[in-house]
Amino acid sequence: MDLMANTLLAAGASPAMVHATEEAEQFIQLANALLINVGTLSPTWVESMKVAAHFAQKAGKPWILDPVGAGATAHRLEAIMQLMKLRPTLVRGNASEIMAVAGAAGATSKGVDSTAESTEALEYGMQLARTYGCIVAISGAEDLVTDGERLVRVANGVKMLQSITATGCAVTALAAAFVACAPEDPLLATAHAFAVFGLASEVAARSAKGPGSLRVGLLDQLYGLEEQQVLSGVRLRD
Ligand SMILES: Nc1ncnc2c1ncn2[C@@H]1O[C@H](COP(=O)(O)OP(=O)(O)OP(=O)(O)O)[C@@H](O)[C@H]1O
Ligand SMILES: Cc1ncsc1CCO
Ligand SMILES: [Mg+2]
Repeated sequence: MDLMANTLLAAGASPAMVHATEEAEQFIQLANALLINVGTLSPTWVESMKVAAHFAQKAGKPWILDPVGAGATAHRLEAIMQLMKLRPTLVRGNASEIMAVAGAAGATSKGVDSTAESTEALEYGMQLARTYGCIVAISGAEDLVTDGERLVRVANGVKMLQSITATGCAVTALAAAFVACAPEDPLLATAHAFAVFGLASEVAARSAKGPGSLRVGLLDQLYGLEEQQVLSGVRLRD
């Protein structure tokens, strides 16, 4: 939650972390997007997630799902599939998570970490996007963003991001902010969020000594990225 909120603030967005069911409806009115991250599930939180997704839908606001650890346990997958029924605008996970949500037989994971490459999950991700009419984003060495027909590949990023917890959660949060700014094209908004996040990590990695300083540098770079750096540094392809 710390990294997600600070990623959003560094990028100029305005996060609020809300768990109480009682607050869901009013917060949705204030927000331009809702992000639901199932990282630390508990029965009461699952209930408030469903209520919040329902209100976002009712208010016509984009809502984004991060299916953390889908497939690690049956309970987690069940909660995630119930949320999927409430039609998220975007689902972002690592390859193992997307394969589990898509119902891939024998999908494996290492808890909340992936045991597969994003490209291995591509067909599952495209099918998932078609089934639920949503955007699906699969993070990895190459990030893949699809609506089931179109596909955008993002090459920005550094491998050491895998050694900082919640960088996947943080890039989903950034995608939620980008989708809030461009709700008419959530696919391109998401792809650009990945590119900007990855680019910031590349610049930060040049002077990082390890994951600790990379984490700090990533926030600094997200805060300070210049337009020209973004225009020349993003690596997106169809
Ligand atoms: N091998 C890699 N090379 C470059 N960038 C990578 C690589 N693997 C992941 N990334 C980047 O790291 C970030 C986190 O992606 P990852 O797939 O590790 O998410 P995750 O497993 O959901 O993370 P977490 O659960 O810690 O939030 C993304 O921005 C992704 O583009
Ligand atoms: C480590 C961890 N455990 C639950 S959520 C989370 C953050 C990365 O997904
Ligand atoms: Mg990870």
